[in-house]
Amino acid sequence: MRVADSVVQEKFLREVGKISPEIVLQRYESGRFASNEGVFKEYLKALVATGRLDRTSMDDIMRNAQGAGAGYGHAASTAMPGAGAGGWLANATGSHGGSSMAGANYYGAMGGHGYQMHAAGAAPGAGAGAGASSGMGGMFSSANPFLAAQQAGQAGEGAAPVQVQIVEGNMKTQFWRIARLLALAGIVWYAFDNFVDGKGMMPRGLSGEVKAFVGVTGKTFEDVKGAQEAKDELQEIVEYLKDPTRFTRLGGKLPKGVLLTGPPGTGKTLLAKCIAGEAGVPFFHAAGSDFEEMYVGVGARRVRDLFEAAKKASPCIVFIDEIDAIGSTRALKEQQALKMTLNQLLVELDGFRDSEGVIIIGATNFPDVLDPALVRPGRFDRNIVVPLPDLHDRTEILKLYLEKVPHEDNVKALDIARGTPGASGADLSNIVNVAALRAAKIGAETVTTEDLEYAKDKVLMGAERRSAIIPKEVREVTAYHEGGHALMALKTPAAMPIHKATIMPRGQALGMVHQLPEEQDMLQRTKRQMLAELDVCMGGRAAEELIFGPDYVTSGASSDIQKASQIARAMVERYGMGSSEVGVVFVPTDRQPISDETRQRVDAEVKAILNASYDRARKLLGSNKKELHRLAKALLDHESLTAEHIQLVIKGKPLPASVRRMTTMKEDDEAGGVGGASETSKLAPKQQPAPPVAAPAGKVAT
Ligand SMILES: Nc1ncnc2c1ncn2[C@@H]1O[C@H](COP(=O)(O)OP(=O)(O)OP(=O)(O)O)[C@@H](O)[C@H]1O
Ligand SMILES: [Zn+2]
Repeated sequence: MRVADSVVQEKFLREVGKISPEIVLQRYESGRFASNEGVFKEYLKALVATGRLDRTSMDDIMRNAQGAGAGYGHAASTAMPGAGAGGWLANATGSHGGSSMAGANYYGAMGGHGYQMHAAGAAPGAGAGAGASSGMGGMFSSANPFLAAQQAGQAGEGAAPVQVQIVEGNMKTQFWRIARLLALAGIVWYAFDNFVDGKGMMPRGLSGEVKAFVGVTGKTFEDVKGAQEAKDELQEIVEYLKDPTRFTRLGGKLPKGVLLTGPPGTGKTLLAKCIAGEAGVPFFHAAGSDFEEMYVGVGARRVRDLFEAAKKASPCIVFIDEIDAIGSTRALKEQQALKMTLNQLLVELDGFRDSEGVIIIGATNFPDVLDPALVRPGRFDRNIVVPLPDLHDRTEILKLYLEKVPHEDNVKALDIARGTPGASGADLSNIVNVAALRAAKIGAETVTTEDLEYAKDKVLMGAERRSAIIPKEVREVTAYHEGGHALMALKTPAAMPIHKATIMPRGQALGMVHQLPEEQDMLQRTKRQMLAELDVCMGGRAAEELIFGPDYVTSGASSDIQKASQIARAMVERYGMGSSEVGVVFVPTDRQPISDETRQRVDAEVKAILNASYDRARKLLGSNKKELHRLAKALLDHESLTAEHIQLVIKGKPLPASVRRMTTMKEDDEAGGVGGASETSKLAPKQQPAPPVAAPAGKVAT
């Protein structure tokens, strides 16, 4: 789930942290949720609680604190060894440590491209971070179901939804009093319990209505692009809801509860709404954290209320987002109140008859942590995975949102999609949003490809740090570093084609080289491709060493090195691509004991692969030193170079006079300082933009 509101997020994390600090770490380090000081504190607490504080470098913690483009960055950087092809190599400072691992499952399978970025040793400026986190957390928060629904309502899609509080009857009032008493007892008990645990106590209001969002959603499967398998599976439920008794009479058998699982922003909530919309039934929306109450009995009561209301409205859908908040094994072990809540949910689930017409849909990003009782047959026994969109689906999603804004005819959704592997539906809709805003801001009437490119980088990488002052020497090293990556990518046959290179600082990165897969997301990679990837990784450091000497290499290569190590390790441990010494084996990593001897052999093998790759990079760059100089100089002059321009540059040919920097259209508030602010002022509608810009050298640091 994505919570736009950082206060809500903070509250949620605080509660989760008491029972499952791992989840706090995962969520926080995914970088995808709103953040504030309180949230950061919860993160620190979770680090302490899990004992990870000792194993996490201060750099990482501080970087996380800034929320810099890390979410996307890291997840994808671990995609490499995981399975897929690419991702953004977010070379922020230091190592990504354990944090990367959290996202790896989801992102790992995505094929894609790579961004190689080169980052500062001690990345300055928290400003960039803030931009980044708002970009992902949901500046435009299409992910917030309430907001999304409201927007839909405004747009006239279906009846405007209402937010109701379930009102209690007389009998209930009686009961409520008892509940309060019980709750009071609960406070005392908890105060004591928490005191003993030394965890501190979080007082909370006692008002116990569950805020269920109820409404007719008016959404149909047409509103969800991709996720075809999920839609196919859910179709059956639509049939059922249209006429439950008929469905059961005809012998149809349905799951009572359906779990939608998958990374944040992939459209789980949207899908649930679509089922309701397709079947024309009411939609009850609650979040797991709504039930998560420390006071005994309150959460359980909310569950009961919710289901009572649902039964009255049947046929209908009850959607419980982030169900892990009440259903995780660990949570249950440690929190008695939660257990009651979950038990109540189980009772409700068990209590339904097939013909009753209530379908319960739970959504979670962490299916693995759910209590087995919850996923037993007859309960949430159907698991439907909603994956990140592949190239085709990303294209469709972009088209869907592009249709809603006026755009140039030559805008190609496919091209944007190719540059966004690993992006969720929510990210993509956000990209279109940001692009539209940008176009509006400069007074253009249509959205251009350039707007979208800009938005893509902004949403996925964090805001440009145009105002950051990057010292000349740093820019220079960065130019050679990125030049090294780029040259390696060009000269290594199996490497992914290069898309662009830039030394425009963005997020924590001082620069990056962006590669694209040729045709589609790669589903598998050959050893040759992996070696090529290693070599491209090594290109950054190798270039630094070659030009500035071994004593002047920088910390900016840290995450290149980390990524390379991960690839090499995966090759040896998982893909059987090491030498015959280790052989074709799968080396278990998860706490299973392996012999010291095997360990040593694996380590030696990994090292050998890395050293060989570094040597290749050094050699190749050494014999192309002239090209490297040209490339670095051009980067210093123009900041960003397209693949085409890079080709010209390394051949020593002049760039077209009209070369403009891809990512650097001036914006009023970002323009800052020195001359040349007269660049593209206004886009002529219906015409591919941009008056030529002569980008004078070294004008970045304003
Ligand atoms: N497949 C898709 N097609 C069209 N739009 C999508 C798709 N996936 C996501 N979106 C857009 O992203 C928004 C957020 O998606 P949604 O809230 O449904 O994701 P979610 O999987 O429930 O996320 P979370 O796990 O964070 O709750 C949607 O409202 C929609 O605008
Ligand atoms: Zn690098």
